[in-house]
Amino acid sequence: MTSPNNSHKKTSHENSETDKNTPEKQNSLLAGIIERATKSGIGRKKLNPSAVESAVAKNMADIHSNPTKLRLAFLGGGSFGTAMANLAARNGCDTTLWVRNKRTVKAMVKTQTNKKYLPGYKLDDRLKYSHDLAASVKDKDIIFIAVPGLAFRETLKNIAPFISGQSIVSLTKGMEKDTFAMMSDIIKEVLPEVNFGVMSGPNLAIEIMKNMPSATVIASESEPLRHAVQAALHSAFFRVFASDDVKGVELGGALKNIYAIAMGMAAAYDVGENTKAMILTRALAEMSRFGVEAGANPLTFLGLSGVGDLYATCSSELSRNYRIGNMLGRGMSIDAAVKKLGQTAEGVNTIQQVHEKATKEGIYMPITHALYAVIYEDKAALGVALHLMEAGFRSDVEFVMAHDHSNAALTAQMKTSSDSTADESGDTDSK
Ligand SMILES: NC(=O)C1=CN([C@@H]2O[C@H](COP(=O)(O)OP(=O)(O)OC[C@H]3O[C@@H](n4cnc5c(N)ncnc54)[C@H](O)[C@@H]3O)[C@@H](O)[C@H]2O)C=CC1
Ligand SMILES: O=C(CO)COP(=O)(O)O
Repeated sequence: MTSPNNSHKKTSHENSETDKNTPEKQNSLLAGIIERATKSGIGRKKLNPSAVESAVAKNMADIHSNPTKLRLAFLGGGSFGTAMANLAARNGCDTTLWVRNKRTVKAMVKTQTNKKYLPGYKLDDRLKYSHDLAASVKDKDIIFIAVPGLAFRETLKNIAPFISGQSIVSLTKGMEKDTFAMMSDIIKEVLPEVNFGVMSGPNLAIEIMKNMPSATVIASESEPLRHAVQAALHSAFFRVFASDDVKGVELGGALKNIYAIAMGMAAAYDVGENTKAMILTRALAEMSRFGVEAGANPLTFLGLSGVGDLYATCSSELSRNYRIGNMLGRGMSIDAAVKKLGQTAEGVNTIQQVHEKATKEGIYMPITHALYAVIYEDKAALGVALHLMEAGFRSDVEFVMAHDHSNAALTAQMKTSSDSTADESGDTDSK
C-alpha cells in the first residue's frame, strides 16, 4: 500500500533547499555511487577496500550526467523509523516505511502522521507506507532497521529471503537479551554476505521532527555505503558524519541508555550540577572501558555517538530512558515505569546485559552495577550511591594515566573500610 499523494508538492522550506540544490544534488551524486557499486556487485559481499576506492573514483566522473534516486526501506513504525524515513523522503529519496500493523499503515496513509509515536507532526507527501515486508525490501538500495533490539533478529530473519544486493543499516540502540550480541553481530550471523552499517548519535526523534539542527554518525567498513547514507539523510537540519568504528559507534548508542536511566533517577533526587557532571563523565569512562574490551576505539566515545548522545539523553526528558529513571527515582517499580512509558526504553534490558557481561569478564562498571542493584536487587538508592562515592582511588582518564598507577595501597585500604561499612549497613555488594 502506498501513500495516495505522491505529487511531490513542495513546502516553502523544501523549495528553498532545492533552489540551493544542496540535498538533491548530493543525493543524485552519491546515489550514483551506490547504484553503480551495487550493480557491479561491490557492496553485496565483504568489500575489498581497493575495489571500493576504484569504483568510487571511476564513477565520480559521470555521476552528474546520470542522476539516480536512492531506493530506501525503513523497517519499524515507531518514532525513530518514522522520523528518519521522513528525512529521507524529504531529501527526494524513493522511501518506503514498513510498519507491521496493517491498520496503522492505513491510518498513516490517510492522515500522513504517526498518531501514536509522533502525534501532530505532518509527514512528507512523498513518503510511502507498507505492511508488506517483502515488497518493502525488494529492489531497494538500503534497508534501515529501526525496530527495538529484542525484535531485531526476528526482523532480519523475516527479510532474509528477499535480500539480493541490498545494504543494511541498523538504527537500533539495543543489545540482544542473553547473547550480549549487538545488532551488527546479529547481521553478521543472520546475513553474513550483506554489506552493512550502523547509525547512531544524539537524535531525539521529536527534535528531528521539529527541524532542530542535529547530527549523527554512520559507521561502516564500506565507503560507498557511508556515502550513500550521508546522501540519503544529510540536509541543512541534519548532518551525517562518517566513521569506520562500527563497534564503537554502536556501543555508544546502546550504553548511554544505562546512564540516561541513572541521570533520570538522579534528577528525581534533585542532585546538583556537580553531581550530574560527575555521573556523565564517569559514565563516559565506563562506556569507553567496556568498548575497549569489545574491540572498539576509545576515541570514538569522544564523538557524537559517544559523549554527544550521552549528553542528549542524560539531559532531556524527551529521552524515554531518562524518563524511566525519573519514574524509578520517584518510587515507581520498573514494571510500572515501563508500562507507563508505553514506548521502547532499551536501557532496561541493556543494564542487565552489561551488568552480567561486565561481572563475567571483570570489567569495572560501578555505575552499571549500582543501577542494577537498585533496580533488580531492590537495594536502597541512597545507600548504593554512598557506597559508589566511597569506592577507592582511581585515575581520571585511564587512557592518559592507567588506574593501576594510582595509589594502590590507599585504594585497597579504602575498599576494606567501605566493604565493612556496607556489610554493617546491609547495603549493596556493588563495586
Ligand atoms: N526515538 C528516538 O528518539 C530514537 C530511537 N532510537 C532507537 O530506535 C529503535 C526503535 O525505537 P523507537 O522508534 O524510538 O521505538 P518506539 O517505541 O517509538 O516504536 C517501536 C516500534 O517498533 C515496532 N515493533 C516492536 N516489535 C516489533 C517487531 N517484532 N517487528 C516489527 N516491529 C516491531 C512497534 O510496533 C513500534 O512501531 C530503538 O532501538 C531506539 O533506541 C535511536 C535514536 C533515537
Ligand atoms: O537515543 C536516543 C536519542 O539519541 C533516544 O533516547 P531514548 O531511547 O532514551 O528516548
